[in-house]
Amino acid sequence: MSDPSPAAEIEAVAGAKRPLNDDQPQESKLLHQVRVDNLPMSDIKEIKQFLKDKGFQSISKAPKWRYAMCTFESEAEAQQAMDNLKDVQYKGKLLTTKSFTQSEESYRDRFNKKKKNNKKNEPAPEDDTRTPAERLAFQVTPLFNVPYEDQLKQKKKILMKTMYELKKKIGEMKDQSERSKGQVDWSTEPGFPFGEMEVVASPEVDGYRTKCEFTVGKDLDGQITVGFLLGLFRHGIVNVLDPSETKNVPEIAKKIAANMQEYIRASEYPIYDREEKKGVWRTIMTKTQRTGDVLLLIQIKPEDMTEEQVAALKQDLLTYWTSDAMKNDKGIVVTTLIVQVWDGLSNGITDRGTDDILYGDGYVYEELLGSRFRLSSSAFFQVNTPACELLYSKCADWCNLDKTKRTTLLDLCCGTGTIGITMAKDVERVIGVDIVPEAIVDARANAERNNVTNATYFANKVEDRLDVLTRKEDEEIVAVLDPPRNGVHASVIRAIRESPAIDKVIYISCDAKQALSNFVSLCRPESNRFSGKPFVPKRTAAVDLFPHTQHCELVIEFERIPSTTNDTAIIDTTDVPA
Ligand SMILES: C[S@@+](CC[C@H](N)C(=O)[O-])C[C@H]1O[C@@H](n2cnc3c(N)ncnc32)[C@H](O)[C@@H]1O
Repeated sequence: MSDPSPAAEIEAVAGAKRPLNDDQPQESKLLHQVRVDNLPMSDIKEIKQFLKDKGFQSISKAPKWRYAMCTFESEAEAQQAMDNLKDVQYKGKLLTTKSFTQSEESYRDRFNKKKKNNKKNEPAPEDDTRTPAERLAFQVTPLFNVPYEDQLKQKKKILMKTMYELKKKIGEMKDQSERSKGQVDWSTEPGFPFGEMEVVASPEVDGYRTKCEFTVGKDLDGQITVGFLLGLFRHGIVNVLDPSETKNVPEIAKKIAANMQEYIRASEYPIYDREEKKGVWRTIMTKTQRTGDVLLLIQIKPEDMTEEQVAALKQDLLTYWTSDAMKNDKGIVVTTLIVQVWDGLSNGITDRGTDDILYGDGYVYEELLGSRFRLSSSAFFQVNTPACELLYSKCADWCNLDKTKRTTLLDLCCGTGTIGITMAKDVERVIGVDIVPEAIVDARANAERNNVTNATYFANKVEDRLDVLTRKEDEEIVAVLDPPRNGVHASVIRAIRESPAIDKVIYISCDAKQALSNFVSLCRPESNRFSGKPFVPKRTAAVDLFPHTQHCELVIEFERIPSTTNDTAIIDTTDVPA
């Protein structure tokens, strides 16, 4: 049933299966938590002492909470403390307890999310009078009730603030050593070298997300539901709400979730219980492209099932999703169906699971600016196709490619190669680098599919590859850097600065705040740690790929300050393998 070829291709590049991302979580330490309910809101100090005396540890209790959360090193300690509280009352109320086990990493994720929510002035759970659907909307699409024009204004304001911050930070580090004199004058002069920020709206405002991940759980009435988790698991919330009212989810993905829900409700196998860590149905992922291609990945944990049962279940899923009734009556044409087996603790689709391609070739295809791309289930690909075209057009425009010159385009953090391939015809050569071997396999296949013969790809860290990218004598090198949300390690920026051949960097960021330290490292004056002439931000634009959310893509054109010496003479690319 499965097609082994994608995995074999990846092994040819990588040698062996490896994590998708450098920052991909490994199995982390388990935290054992107990929630104690029926406590008063006040008397925090007394309550903590009372619980401590009963054997509770690491106690969190906020004034608004009618509960306390306690964390233990071991399950046995948690159980002992719960036993100590059996039939115990506090100020006339019988206390109840509930235990949870979760990985330290998912605890941290949830904690960070909570901090973000607090910034959005979300009401405390106790004071929350919103309907469940409204709560979900605020969680997934926090700007859903803000007119779109105002959303864009808000985003621009936030991004401009980051640019001011960059100017301020660089201004504060004005180093007057001989070497760096005059390198950052722009930061203390009035005005901005990058001028007014252009804001590009998304052509589609609703239903634009091509990739969606839905959890299998129970709604507030206890009905099996495929949708989004309605709050923080850390607060004991495990309820899931269907995505029917979620603005950025496309109709086709909503229909798939509804049909999967119907299937699971009729299934003999239980859904996965996040507290008990038991059950079969976990998560589904959809990739629904503009080409009409539909990938459905269904994640299960078949720990108590026999091999025969798993095989029969896969066969049944195949029949269900590829039936004529599904195509003709329900209008859902799945082009790739994958079942992922995942026994681990972390929730969500993971590249550490085992995938079985039940139908199709394991990919979906998408068209961007006249090129066609093949995407595997784990590959990164922008989720808003028409807005992505505007983003890449802007990027190409700002690269100022001169067809009369020999230009090399460095597509740094190239993923499946989209940026370089859409610009390949305008340059002499494209060099793409990405840390994920799967992405490089896709990038090579995409280049071939689009008859691009001047692109070379490397499955490496950018910082390990740049040292061999020096330029030929009459060559111009432009770098496009499109890193993950939190930017790149400082060593990548150092490598760019130390490559005198790179005069221009187009930096694309989906989280400007997190990427700010990268911007600062590109622009700061020369020093022992950051050698190589700094860059100056020349132009900025915001392209809204994520309507109804607070995210937005920021594009900055950084230009190298002019060279005073002939420092561009380290010239040789012959050592770059083809
Ligand atoms: C936001 S995605 C961009 C992908 C691609 N440019 C696109 O638009 O489809 C970021 C990419 O950076 C890659 N990445 C992260 N850290 C890296 C590093 N140190 N060196 C090379 N690639 C890295 C990730 O694997 C991911 O494919």
